[in-house]
Amino acid sequence: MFDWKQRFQPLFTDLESNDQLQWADHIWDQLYRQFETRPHGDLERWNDALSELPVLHEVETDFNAPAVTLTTPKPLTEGQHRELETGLRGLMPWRKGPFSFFGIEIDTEWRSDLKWDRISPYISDLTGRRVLDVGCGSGYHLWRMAGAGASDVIGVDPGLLFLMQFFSVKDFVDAPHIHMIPARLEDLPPKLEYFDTTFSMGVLYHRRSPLDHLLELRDTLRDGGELVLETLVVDGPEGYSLMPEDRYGMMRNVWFLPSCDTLMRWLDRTGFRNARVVDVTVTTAEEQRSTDWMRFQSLEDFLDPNDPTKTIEGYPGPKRATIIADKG
Ligand SMILES: Nc1ncnc2c1ncn2[C@@H]1O[C@H](C[S@+](CC[C@H]([NH3+])C(=O)[O-])CC(=O)[O-])[C@@H](O)[C@H]1O
Repeated sequence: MFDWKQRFQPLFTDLESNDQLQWADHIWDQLYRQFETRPHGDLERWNDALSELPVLHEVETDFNAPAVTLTTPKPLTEGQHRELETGLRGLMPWRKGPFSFFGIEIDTEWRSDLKWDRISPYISDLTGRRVLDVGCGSGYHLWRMAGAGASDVIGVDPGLLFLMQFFSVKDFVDAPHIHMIPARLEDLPPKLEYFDTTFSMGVLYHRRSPLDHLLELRDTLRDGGELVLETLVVDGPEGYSLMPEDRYGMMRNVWFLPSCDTLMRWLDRTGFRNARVVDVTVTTAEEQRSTDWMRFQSLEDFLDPNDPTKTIEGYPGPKRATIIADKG
């Protein structure tokens, strides 16, 4: 049985020691609802996969390499290797990574390291900072943020398979201040005003109300804190944004793709200052593709086969911008 109370105990211990008692109560209620009243149908299967993973000692980590890497001084036995592979395969599909588990390389659908390389040169030094990653997926970037020196790292994402993938790393390492909460940003207590840096990468276009998302992000930050926002954009003048008729690149739940200038205006109107576009990159199959660990369709199937600059629906192909801004 997935024992959520035991699983999240370290989070509550950490929140209590930081005097975040109201926050702890609110999150407890969310988790109770999530796991007691409507548990996900695959949860026990994923939990069984997690239980397959071998217990290993003297684990060493490298969170500054492209693949989040776990090693031991002694090579794994054949039996341990088999358990590891079975457990990790049971947590497929792996979308965000890559990871290297004791010699097993998980080549994920997304090379999330490429996004980190594009963004990390421009952000404030994370050393000693409290960091929130909204829409953290498998938690890949949480480990990179810890590697960059963040003292406290919290990720939120409603995806429960992502949570189990996060635990598959966390269970091997001593990381008392790195947590993932299976919730949406909107489900956290309002007005946290707690974090030094908040990341929102790949989430804004999933929000029907992008301005509310920006306001909620702002409320997570202390005064002067930094927002790192990464989202799909389109070419166009200030004021322009694309709302797809239905799907965009076969993705459901895509609402607004603004131009960069429109996004700057949105940030200004929602109380951010000193916003700057630090990167604009077209997404290619180098960054997003099917792999042995994610065998479903991927980017190449989502683009027009006769014109790969367009999505299969005829919209401009995916282009992502990163904007950094300060809470005003
Ligand atoms: N309201 C919400 N609150 C929190 N999470 C959400 C919400 N809505 C969606 N998500 C989550 O945001 C993530 C977006 S993926 C980016 C991953 C990573 N950041 C990356 O940049 O590689 C991009 C994509 O799949 O389009 C998913 O894991 C959702 O569950």
